[in-house]
Amino acid sequence: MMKTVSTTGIIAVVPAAGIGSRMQSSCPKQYLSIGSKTLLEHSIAALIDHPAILGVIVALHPEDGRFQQLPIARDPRVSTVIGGTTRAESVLAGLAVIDPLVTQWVLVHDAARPCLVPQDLERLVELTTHSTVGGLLATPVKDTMKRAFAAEQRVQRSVERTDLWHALTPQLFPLSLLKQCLQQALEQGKEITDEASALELGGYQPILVEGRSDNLKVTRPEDLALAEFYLSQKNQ
Ligand SMILES: Nc1ccn([C@@H]2O[C@H](COP(=O)(O)OP(=O)(O)OP(=O)(O)O)[C@@H](O)[C@H]2O)c(=O)n1
Ligand SMILES: C[C@](O)(CO)[C@H](O)COP(=O)(O)O
Repeated sequence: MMKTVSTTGIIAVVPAAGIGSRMQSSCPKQYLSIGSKTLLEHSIAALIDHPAILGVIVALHPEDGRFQQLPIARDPRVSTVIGGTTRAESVLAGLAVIDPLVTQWVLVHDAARPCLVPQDLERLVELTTHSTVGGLLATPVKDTMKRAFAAEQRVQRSVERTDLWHALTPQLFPLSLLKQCLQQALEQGKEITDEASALELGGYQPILVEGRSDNLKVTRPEDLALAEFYLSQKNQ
C-alpha cells in the first residue's frame, strides 16, 4: 500500500527479473545471501527507510518462486510486478503501475547492488529539489580504459579516461520523462542497459552524482565476497 500523495515523494523500482547468468550460481544472484538477507533484501533495505521513498515496486521473473518467501514481501510498502525479457522492459513494467498523482519522481535501483549507503541515496534524492531531468549515481573511472578490437582481446586503442564515469544505481528521473524515453528507445530497437541511456537518446543530459565506488553490482562470482566485506564495513 503506497503512502499518501506527495510532490517530492519518490517511488522506487527494483528490477529483479534477471537470471544472473554471469554469476554462475545455483539460483538467480539476487537470491544469494550475505548474512541473514538476500542481495535483493539488502538492496531494498538500502532504499525503503529513506523518508522520501513512498514505496518500492519489485519487478520479478515470471517464474520467480522465491520472493514471496522473504519477510520483505510482507512489508506494506513493497509491491511486485512481473518483469520483462530485458531490464528496460522490467523497469517499464514497474513504471506502468505507478499513479502519477502519487509521485512525479521514480528511482531505479539494481537488485544486485546491496552496498548503497544512505549518504549517496540522500545526495541523489536532492536532485528533486533543483533538477527537471534527474540523474544517476556514478563514480569516476580510475583505471586506464582500453577499447578492444571486436570479438578479440587485442587492444585497438586506449580510451581517454578524463570525464569518463562508471554508471551506478540508483538512477532518479521524472516518471513521465523516463517512461516516454524508455518507450521511445524500445520502439527504436535501441539496447538500453541503464535508464540514463534512454534519456540520453531522447536528447537529455542526466546529472552525474558522484557516489562511492563500493556500490558495486554483484555480477560475477568474485563479487559476492567483496560485497560481503563492503556490507560489513557499512554497518560499522
Ligand atoms: N530481464 C531482466 C534482466 C535484468 N533485470 C535486472 O536488472 C538488474 C541488473 O542486471 P544484471 O546485473 O545484468 O542482472 P542479470 O541480467 O540477472 O545478470 P546476467 O546478465 O549475468 O544474466 C538485475 O537486478 C536484474 O535482476 C531485470 O529486472 N529484468
Ligand atoms: C544499470 C547498471 O547497473 C549501470 O551500470 C548497468 O547498466 C546494469 O547492467 P546489467 O548488464 O543489466 O547488469
